[in-house]
Amino acid sequence: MAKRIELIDLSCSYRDRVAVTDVTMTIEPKSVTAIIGPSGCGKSTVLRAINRLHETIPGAKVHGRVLLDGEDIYDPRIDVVTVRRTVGMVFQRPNPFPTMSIYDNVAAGLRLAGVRRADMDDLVEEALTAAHLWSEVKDRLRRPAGALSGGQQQRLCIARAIAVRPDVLLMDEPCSALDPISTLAIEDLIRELRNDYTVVIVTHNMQQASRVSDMTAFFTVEGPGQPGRLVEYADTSKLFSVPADRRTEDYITGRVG
Ligand SMILES: Nc1ncnc2c1ncn2[C@@H]1O[C@H](COP(=O)(O)OP(=O)(O)OP(=O)(O)O)[C@@H](O)[C@H]1O
Repeated sequence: MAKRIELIDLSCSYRDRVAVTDVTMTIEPKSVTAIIGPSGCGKSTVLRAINRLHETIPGAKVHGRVLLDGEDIYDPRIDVVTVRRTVGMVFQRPNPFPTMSIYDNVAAGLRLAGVRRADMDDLVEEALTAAHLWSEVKDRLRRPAGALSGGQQQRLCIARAIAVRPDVLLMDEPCSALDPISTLAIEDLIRELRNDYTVVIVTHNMQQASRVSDMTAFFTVEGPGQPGRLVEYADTSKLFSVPADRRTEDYITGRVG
């Protein structure tokens, strides 16, 4: 299930402007990797290059390579729909289909993936259970998803993403719209997801990075118009206690950023 991600000399641009460049890093399967850094350093852009979402923006380009277990997801022979099924994504704002039922939000992706009707109930329950939501919604599966709280909606989005059994789960600031209790619930869940997936999370919250991740990548941007760059990529405990680069230290101690 979980796959190794290799980013090799990755650069991403929007029209004429290079947003982030020279990114080379290997993300091991069954681990959680946090991407941190000041606003505009390219965190979300890098994340969106890992499931080929970046290229959906007109004029946006990717250079370099992104390998999943050695296979280049930008190889012209690769089907982009398969890439996006293999690499699931959870966004900053919970985005369930609000008028669709809780059940159908999870089932929709499974139907597209060709799952048989007879297996559907079990798979929906399995995904909602894995997302720590089943006990709260099992008696109201036919109610609209829009009636759930923000934290529940985000767990529903995680259930929807994992229902189709991706190999990689990308999360772009998944807790930034949530209250502290919902945030802790999602953090617990992220730690558990590492047992089955390769998880990459963008976060502005350094405590969150240190609570949930095994590895942390610190990106920065030198100034306006400059591309973002990867400065340091290390064990989370090491990066936050003995950073190798002065820029990492300045950022994590709050001197800049
Ligand atoms: N759709 C877009 N069109 C043009 N430029 C963009 C677009 N999205 C992002 N950028 C630019 O690319 C650079 C990197 O943006 P990105 O959103 O990846 O940074 P980030 O580190 O995730 O920032 P934040 O922490 O504020 O979300 C920024 O200079 C941003 O202005």
